[in-house]
Amino acid sequence: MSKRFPIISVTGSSGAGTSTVKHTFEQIFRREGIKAVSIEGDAFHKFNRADMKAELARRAAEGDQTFSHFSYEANELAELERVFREYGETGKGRSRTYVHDEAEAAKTGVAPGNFTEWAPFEEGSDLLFYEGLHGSVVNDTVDLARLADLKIGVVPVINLEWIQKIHRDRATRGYSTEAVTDTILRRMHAYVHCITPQFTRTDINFQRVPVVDTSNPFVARWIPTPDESLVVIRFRNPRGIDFPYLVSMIAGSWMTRANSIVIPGNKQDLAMQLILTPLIERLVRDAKRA
Ligand SMILES: Nc1ncnc2c1ncn2[C@@H]1O[C@H](COP(=O)(O)OP(=O)(O)OP(=O)(O)O)[C@@H](O)[C@H]1O
Ligand SMILES: O=C(CO)[C@H](O)[C@H](O)COP(=O)(O)O
Repeated sequence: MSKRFPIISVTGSSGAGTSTVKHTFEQIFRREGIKAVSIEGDAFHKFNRADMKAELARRAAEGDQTFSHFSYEANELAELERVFREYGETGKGRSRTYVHDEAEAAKTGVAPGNFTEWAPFEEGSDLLFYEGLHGSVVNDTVDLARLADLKIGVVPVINLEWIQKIHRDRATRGYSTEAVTDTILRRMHAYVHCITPQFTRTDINFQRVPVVDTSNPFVARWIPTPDESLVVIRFRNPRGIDFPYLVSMIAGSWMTRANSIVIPGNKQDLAMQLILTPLIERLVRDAKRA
């Protein structure tokens, strides 16, 4: 656990909604006057798009059908661990951007499918904010969970996650439904082995559950709206969480287990503010004291 320079990690599969959740964090940071440096998990992919394609082909030729962006070996997790450790100890570190599309290319001057150069973090930040696929990984070589002080999981039930991914990748990344379906299938092995184990280590999980029929996610015409969903919020350690306060402040919420609360989908932003603001405040206060 870093104290002097705390780290928050938000972990979710591709399309889970981690970028959307990042906006809520940004609002909290702005309101509380907290200076955060942000890093994206995609910055720590091992390969650019062309090299990834070649690596996939090479491994497939050798009979490995399980390799994907979700795999540990497709990412520089040792470098991510080094950045977490360095930030926790010194408040310094470095990151880069993986450029997904033309809009990002126009901003960065780097062609889609490539990385920008590594750049040092701005000095004088209060905390490090990570958003990506691997923020709570523990495996034979790295322990990222140990280095992050507040770990959040963003995990819609899987049909909804697929719908969100298909719609986002079609709308903003130019992929067809068939191409996204192939990607989902190719990533399934690593999804089970590298992504899901993290959600037993995260401190709080936000799981969006649609209340409309999503039986065939591959033909869904739109993403179920917040009004068409509930969110299950689960605390790994419920001690110190004021559930009566949350239930009274969030209209339509109720508790389903001693560590779980269910809220209407359109209250996710409010719930995050109520739950996360005091936790973030405490992290920053303890850090200033340390
Ligand atoms: N709570 C929500 N309600 C409705 N739509 C949502 C919600 N969260 C995410 N979405 C939608 O799901 C899609 C994917 O979300 P987002 O881009 O945040 O995913 P992501 O986890 O950041 O994906 P990646 O890591 O691949 O970039 C977007 O179209 C987004 O608008
Ligand atoms: O969302 C992703 C991982 O979270 C992307 O799939 C990954 O960053 C690479 O994208 P692409 O294959 O389109 O270059």
